[in-house]
Amino acid sequence: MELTDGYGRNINYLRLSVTDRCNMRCIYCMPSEGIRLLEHHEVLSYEELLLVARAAIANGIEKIRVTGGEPLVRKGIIRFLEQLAAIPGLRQLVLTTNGLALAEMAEPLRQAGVQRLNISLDSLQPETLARITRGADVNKVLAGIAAAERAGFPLKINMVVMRGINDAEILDFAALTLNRPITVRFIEYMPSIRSDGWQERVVAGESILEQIGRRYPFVAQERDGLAGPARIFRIDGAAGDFGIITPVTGHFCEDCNRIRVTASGRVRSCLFADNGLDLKPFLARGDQEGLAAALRSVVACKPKQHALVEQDNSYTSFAMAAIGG
Ligand SMILES: Nc1nc2c(ncn2[C@@H]2O[C@H](COP(=O)(O)OP(=O)(O)OP(=O)(O)O)[C@@H](O)[C@H]2O)c(=O)[nH]1
Ligand SMILES: C[S@@+](CC[C@H](N)C(=O)[O-])C[C@H]1O[C@@H](n2cnc3c(N)ncnc32)[C@H](O)[C@@H]1O
Ligand code: SF4
Ligand code: SF4
Repeated sequence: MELTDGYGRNINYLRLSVTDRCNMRCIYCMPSEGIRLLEHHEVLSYEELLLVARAAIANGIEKIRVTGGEPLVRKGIIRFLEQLAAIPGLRQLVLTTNGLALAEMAEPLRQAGVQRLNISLDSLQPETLARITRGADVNKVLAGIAAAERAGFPLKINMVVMRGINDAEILDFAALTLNRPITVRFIEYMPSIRSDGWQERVVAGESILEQIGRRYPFVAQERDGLAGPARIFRIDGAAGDFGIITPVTGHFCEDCNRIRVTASGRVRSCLFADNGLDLKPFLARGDQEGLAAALRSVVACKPKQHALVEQDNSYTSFAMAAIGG
């Protein structure tokens, strides 16, 4: 079975958030006071998350990305991932993490059946990373990345580029791909937390490409059908790739292939569009058919693109940690 939306897009990718909690408080993701955290009973249990995953897979989802908050802070995550990996029909199980817990957890994650990791790292400079994350230790993240490499994971590193904060490090990040088979993606900062003058902070993906191109020749790479929104390139002779993710200046919505389910059980048709449809009533009744119909109805209502593209200000401010990015 395939899931197709009203614009003919095939929806095969589910971003599944398992928690809204996090051991970082990145400035672009949540306000300084943190976010109102879900009560324990509001968060879907692992059994409920597995029911959602099974319904999604039975209806055409082939790739699940586990996200958060920070997915690795939820107790029992490894056992849950093992169960998720065992669902027939799931072609890709991948996870996005801030890397803080990877030094201990990389190997168990690999054993559990996670196929790839995307790790967020916005600076290689200790002071800058501490400023962006409000306190994290860059060495801990780097140790996590090293453990993930040792465990044999294909790795992507996500850097949210912000003018005047970390944009001086673009070439340093691009250079990480010269000798290591990793992919570094430069992400345009999105104003998910509404703030005046956010446009000043955005460094356009095209200007990142120009900057890298002045130093290194590179060529575009192919994109596969389950891929996320990045455009991928390789510096001539490099071991790894780099990419740009352009939610603000680009128009990748026309290739959108994903839906999201939040830790509180709301399925969202678009990152920016709405509050989503509550799956809890279906889960409470064990209503598999209702669950499947709810997922299909959300896919059918997917918007063509997000509000930012039209400079429309109609979306509501939100913490990315509450949605899963
Ligand atoms: N606007 C927008 N941004 C997205 C969307 N999907 C992912 N992003 C952003 O892209 C960045 C990277 O997301 P990841 O969690 O690494 O996932 P991905 O890029 O889909 O991953 P791959 O499976 O490796 O292609 C994050 O900043 C996300 O918030 C989307 O549908 N819309
Ligand atoms: C919400 S986080 C959840 C997973 C994990 N805690 C992490 O940071 O990788 C998922 C992704 O969203 C990105 N993100 C969060 N807020 C963003 C924003 N305002 N603009 C662009 N990317 C953002 C993060 O950099 C991260 O790559
Ligand atoms: S981006 Fe990830 S690590 Fe940073 S605060 Fe948000 S959820 Fe936590
Ligand atoms: S902003 Fe919405 S429509 Fe655009 S790629 Fe993201 S989820 Fe899809």
